[in-house]
Amino acid sequence: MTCKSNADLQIIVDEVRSFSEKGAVADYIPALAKVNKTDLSVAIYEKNNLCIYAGDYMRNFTLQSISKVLVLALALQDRGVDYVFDRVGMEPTGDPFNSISKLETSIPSKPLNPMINAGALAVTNMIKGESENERWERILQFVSCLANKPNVTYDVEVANSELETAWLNRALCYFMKQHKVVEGDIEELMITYTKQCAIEMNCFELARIGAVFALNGLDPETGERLIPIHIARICKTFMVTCGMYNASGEFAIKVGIPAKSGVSGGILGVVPEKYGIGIFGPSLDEKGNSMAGIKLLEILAERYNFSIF
Ligand SMILES: NC(=O)CC[C@H](N)C(=O)O
Repeated sequence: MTCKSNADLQIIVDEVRSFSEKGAVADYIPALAKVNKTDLSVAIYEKNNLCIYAGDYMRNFTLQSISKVLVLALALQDRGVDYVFDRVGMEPTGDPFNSISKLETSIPSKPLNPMINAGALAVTNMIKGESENERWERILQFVSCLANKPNVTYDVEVANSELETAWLNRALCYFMKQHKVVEGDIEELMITYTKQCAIEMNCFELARIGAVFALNGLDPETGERLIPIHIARICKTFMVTCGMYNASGEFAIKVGIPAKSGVSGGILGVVPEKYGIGIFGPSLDEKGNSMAGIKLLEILAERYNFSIF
């Protein structure tokens, strides 16, 4: 059981909000900096739209790196497991999410995993479609299905802001093109990637996506299969080993659930067989994870025994 009411959950949110003050909002994508640092909202989705909320849970935010796990699920369906993992590894890294260093030293020369920027860019490059627009529409449609939000949109200002400043991500792409990990036009890939990172939704919709993973790929309302079971399992495993960047080990000990964070301050959490969790708290720690969001999950995990270990 989790908190029985919104009021229970709100008490915990109020308890951890002060942790936001110690962190900082991401500003390397200039448009991301336009948020209130102490915002904090959460939704816990059980099934059949049974959900409890706290904070400003209707507020939209962009998925950023959370999109990596969703696009991975689509790429694995498009290309199959062997194709994807011929080009992207399965190992966690102690390096920051945007690090370039291991690309040169890894043998074979491929990104260590799909949750760091290099790996995610390579995965976005695998999405099937005849044009940038067709690939993008397929990503949007897939995310719409998971969130049960017919018209998922993206924040154009955030996407453009990243597109105008993402020199390091471009460098990762060109390096990978040299090593045949990615193919095609790099600017087109950057457009799709920055749009996917700028997909926007609120905590409730994110929590619903978490519930799909919690149910091993089944729609929590209709029971329809949205993600093949073996792919849902691969995604959850990456969330455990790499989902919180180079803080994944500590998070596994302190919280112990599959989760994926983004520099917008979002966290997607999955309590297997039980709940999906969506959190938004834009003040980040030095590794790029939501400070108050992590604290909130630590408290919930302890109180309600979330850990899978
Ligand atoms: N950690 C993140 O959320 C990073 C996503 C961001 N769009 C980037 O590529 O830098």
